[in-house]
Amino acid sequence: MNPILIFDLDGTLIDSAQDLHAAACRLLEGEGLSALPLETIRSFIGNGIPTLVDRIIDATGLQTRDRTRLISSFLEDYQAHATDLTAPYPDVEATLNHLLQSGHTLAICTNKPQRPAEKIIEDLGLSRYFQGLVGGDSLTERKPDPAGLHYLQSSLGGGPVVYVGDSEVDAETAVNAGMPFALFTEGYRKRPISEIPHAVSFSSFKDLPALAQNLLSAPA
Ligand SMILES: O=C(O)COP(=O)(O)O
Ligand SMILES: [Mg+2]
Repeated sequence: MNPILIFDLDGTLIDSAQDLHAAACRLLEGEGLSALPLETIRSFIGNGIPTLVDRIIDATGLQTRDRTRLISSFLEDYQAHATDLTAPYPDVEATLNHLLQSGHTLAICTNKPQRPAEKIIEDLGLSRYFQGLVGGDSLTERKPDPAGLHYLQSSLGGGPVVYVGDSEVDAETAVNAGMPFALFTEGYRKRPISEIPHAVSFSSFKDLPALAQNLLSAPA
């Protein structure tokens, strides 16, 4: 059984906040409203695009507009521009390559809908590293429900798993799944590192292989 590393996407493998912000600004402009700051949109990321749009609606008084229309128009626009300003964090690709070469199976469990998530990793040249991807709309439940992590673990051979993410939602998902959590500290978390349950934390992807090795070889 190969050891498995499952990664969150936004704020973990990729810094996607600028494209989500740009799509939010275009949505607001189309509705005749002024933009929201990047930090505000960054703080709305983590529970999927429908929730991000709900948070935009709440912040701007868009409640009178059709929510379903706003979500689909956001999604259509974002899908077309998802990698205009988005890039992997430093050393992500070299680390994925190293992990793959050293016998790990790699997958993604994100709350971003599956279609834009797949397009982003394809456009950024990362899709060849991953053998599975669960998005926020792939199953009936999304994070912090542990279903995505359990699904990936069993479909990828049932080996030991470390979940790697950047947010409170990811930490909660790992707790719910009973899996060790590696916290990337440079993403979109809202609380201090000490308030987020984690087995290990790291700020540089160069440090991840050694940390994962320790977690994967520790007795369950
Ligand atoms: O789309 C989101 O809000 C969050 O996506 P993530 O789960 O990859 O961080
Ligand atoms: Mg994230």
